[in-house]
Amino acid sequence: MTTQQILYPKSKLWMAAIKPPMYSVAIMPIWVGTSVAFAETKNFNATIFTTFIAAAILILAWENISNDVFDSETGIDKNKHHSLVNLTGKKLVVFWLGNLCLILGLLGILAIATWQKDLTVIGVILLCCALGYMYQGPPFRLGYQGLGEILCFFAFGPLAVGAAYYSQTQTWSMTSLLASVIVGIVTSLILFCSHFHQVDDDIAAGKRSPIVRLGTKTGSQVLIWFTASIYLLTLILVLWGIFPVWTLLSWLSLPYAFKLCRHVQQYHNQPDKVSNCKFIAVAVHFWACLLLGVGFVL
Ligand SMILES: C/C(=C\COP(=O)(O)OP(=O)(O)O)CCC[C@H](C)CCC[C@H](C)CCCC(C)C
Ligand SMILES: O=C(O)C1=CC(=O)c2ccccc2C1=O
Repeated sequence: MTTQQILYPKSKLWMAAIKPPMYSVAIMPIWVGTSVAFAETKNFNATIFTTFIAAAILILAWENISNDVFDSETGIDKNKHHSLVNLTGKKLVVFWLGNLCLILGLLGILAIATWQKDLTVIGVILLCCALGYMYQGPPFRLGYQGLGEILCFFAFGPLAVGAAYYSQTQTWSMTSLLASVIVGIVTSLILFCSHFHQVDDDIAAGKRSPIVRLGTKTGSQVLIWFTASIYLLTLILVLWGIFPVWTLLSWLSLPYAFKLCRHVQQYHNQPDKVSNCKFIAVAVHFWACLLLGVGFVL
């Protein structure tokens, strides 16, 4: 047994590699886009919805699996015991497993486009995939320049929510676009939080993440402003009469938001303690998006 395996049981490393809670990130844009569509049209196509959710999960699996492959080439993951490449030692198998997920996911989206006799949804999702590739794949590796949060905002916000709305209605909506801004910001918060504990490895590999650029202290303050923005935006859109009042249900996620901001304020420069903050951010994302969608459906 290696020291790694004694310190971290293999089952825990595998769970950390697969990161099941992270997949709510793929589900929520589809949920919110579909909820706005239902609120506006009172129509709901369950086959399209479930196919889209399954495809989104597969596409996000591709993104994460190929992230471990591309990161193994820059050396940034050399201390990441739960990288799929480090766990299996089979980079090529991991690479093709990722590609298989992508192909299956895109086939799901293609099915939706075929049912709709309209290529818009597949076009938008291909654009999401291109952003996902540019985040981590050569020669772009834009995440290494600190641009990941911007790509993440557009991929999971306007593009994914817009595609989900379009898949139900074959048209676009300003309300859906505004809701997608909230989904985009709260998704980017997760990525932002994921950098706090990785500053040393990132600097060593030449990755200029936003936290490397800002420093952990300023990063923890920026986090507060962006977290607050999703609640203020929802309130303003309700007061303007654009969002139904029930979307204020998303404020019930505030206890997680406070927990996140307090935790990061306190431990921003202690990698061991701050490392779980991205999962608190996942909880903020899950509850805020779930309840935002519920607010549209009610
Ligand atoms: C893989 C992602 C983050 C991991 O980053 P990092 O390298 O810091 O992680 P480790 O420390 O674990 O190595 C997420 C990147 C998100 C990306 C900017 C955009 C992805 C777009 C998706 C492909 C879109 C899926 C949309 C779906 C809902 C249809
Ligand atoms: O492993 C991670 O850190 C992330 C994985 C992931 O799929 C994702 C998706 C959207 C925003 C952030 C993240 C991660 O941070």
